[in-house]
Amino acid sequence: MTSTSQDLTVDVIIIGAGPTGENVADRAVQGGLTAAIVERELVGGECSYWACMPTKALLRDAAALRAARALPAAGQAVTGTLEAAAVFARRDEFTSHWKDAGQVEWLTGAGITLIRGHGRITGTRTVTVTASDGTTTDLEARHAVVVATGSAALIPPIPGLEEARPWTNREAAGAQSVPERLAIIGGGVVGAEMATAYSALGSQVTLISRTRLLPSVEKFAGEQVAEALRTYGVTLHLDLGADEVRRDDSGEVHLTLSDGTEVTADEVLVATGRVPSTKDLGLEQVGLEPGSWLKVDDALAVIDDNGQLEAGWLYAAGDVNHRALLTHHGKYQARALGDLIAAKARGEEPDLSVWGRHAATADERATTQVIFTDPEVVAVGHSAESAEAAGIEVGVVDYDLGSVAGASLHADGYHGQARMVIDEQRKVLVGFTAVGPDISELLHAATIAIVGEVPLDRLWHAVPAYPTISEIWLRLLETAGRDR
Ligand SMILES: Cc1cc2nc3c(=O)[nH]c(=O)nc-3n(C[C@H](O)[C@H](O)[C@H](O)COP(=O)(O)OP(=O)(O)OC[C@H]3O[C@@H](n4cnc5c(N)ncnc54)[C@H](O)[C@@H]3O)c2cc1C
Ligand SMILES: NC(=O)c1ccc[n+]([C@@H]2O[C@H](COP(=O)([O-])OP(=O)(O)OC[C@H]3O[C@@H](n4cnc5c(N)ncnc54)[C@H](O)[C@@H]3O)[C@@H](O)[C@H]2O)c1
Repeated sequence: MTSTSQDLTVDVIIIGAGPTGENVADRAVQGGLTAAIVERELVGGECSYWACMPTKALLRDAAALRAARALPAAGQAVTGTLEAAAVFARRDEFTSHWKDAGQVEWLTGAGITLIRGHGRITGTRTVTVTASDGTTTDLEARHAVVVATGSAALIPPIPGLEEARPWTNREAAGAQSVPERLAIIGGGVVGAEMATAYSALGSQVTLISRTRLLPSVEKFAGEQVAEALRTYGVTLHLDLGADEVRRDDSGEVHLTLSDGTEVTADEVLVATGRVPSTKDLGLEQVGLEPGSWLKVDDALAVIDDNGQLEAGWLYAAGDVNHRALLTHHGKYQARALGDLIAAKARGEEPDLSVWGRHAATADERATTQVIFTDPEVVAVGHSAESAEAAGIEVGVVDYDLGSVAGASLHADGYHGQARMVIDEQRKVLVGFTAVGPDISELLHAATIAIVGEVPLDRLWHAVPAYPTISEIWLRLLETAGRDR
């Protein structure tokens, strides 16, 4: 194939048009710079087509049905089961049928140049993009190159697994039929959410995890989700690995677990974490190891063990820097970084102070997450364990969410728990975790309390309306005691 080459010089080159890359480009352009974004698949990235959006669409109908069934009269009015085809059809709308015309239109409207193809760093501030027809475009940046190439599913080296053609998040998010039996390896967020979705869609789900369920959040939250999954008929094998996987000629998948248990399924989903999309990115050109997560400093400039690389023209944001593998944190970093690059281009000193305009302080102090299981889990900032590990003088306050008036009105038999983690020296909240049905919107109040470093005695004046689930705040404060 002949390859032709074109040249383009812009202020900023962004490799990867996921949610992070799109936002870096947008902020840089809003700051008066020119930007080119490079994308080898679909503009919108993993989140739009194979992660956040389709998986939440798969979960939403089941959540609405469960909410209705938790009330006697509404429950009686709801008959029948979920029609998988209708759930998939709504999911397909949310992925725009895996077409990115809408997002490309947004990019164009925002004044960002899109170059389709695979981007590779070739030298200082230079990137070459190879399109699917072999055509190449050589790009040069006046100010910065941003790597926002995200991550992909990690396939652990379990004998037979790769040959068994496992599902990754892509097949789970994009499925057009429901496997009768689904085995899931991994009990993190993807595993727990997909066990929730597919069991509601009618699969017989078996989940295997080396750790407890949801090891990244407070233990009580994972335990309540595990208990609920069992009531939905999901079989959990926790603290166990899969030693071997085999797909036989009939298409059945057989898993041998480390305690000798045999599991048979029609599909096996691997949900054991992520690897950075940095393998074929030209990292060796700047002295970095291909395939590695990109370490960054406070300005999100790529660093190696000796410090910043070549005067800080290379930056990394989103999943690829491994700070917080979440869309909203990638976008948060992107806003800070786009503004920082524009400020530096104007000759201004970036504000990297704690909570400063160009600092991504929340990545360290207030990472937020909603896990869309049933019950849902919300978490921000520290768990009791991580606060202790960070050397904070920790106070832990727990309250039963089911005894809040708003929660008992919301659903019969409402079950849940909330925990606040207090810095006893500063008398402020440093962490909040809750588990319970329909609590995702509870998270932001906690986030504001943590980011605003609102003193506990001032929080008493934030009066939650009666009778809402938010009254959990009052109960937690009462349990903590006003003279604490
Ligand atoms: C199943 C699942 C569900 C999730 N649900 C949620 C959720 O509900 N909420 C949440 O906050 N997070 C969720 N996440 C995490 C979220 O998907 C990621 O944090 C987010 O997609 C990261 O965005 P990003 O822009 O950094 O990377 P990505 O979305 O991965 O985008 C990177 C882009 O770069 C492109 N690219 C890579 N290499 C190159 C190259 N060399 N040249 C050109 N282009 C390249 C890719 O094609 C891709 O489009 C979920 C993840 C999974 C797996
Ligand atoms: N709602 C959300 O915000 C959301 C939803 C999905 C994913 N995500 C993000 O995507 C990222 C990836 O999620 P994930 O669930 O793939 O990874 P994870 O790191 O959260 O969990 C991986 C799980 O797999 C287990 N595991 C690893 N190797 C194993 C093995 N060989 N055998 C058995 N178990 C094994 C681990 O013990 C852990 O429980 C996370 O960082 C998460 O934040 C977020």
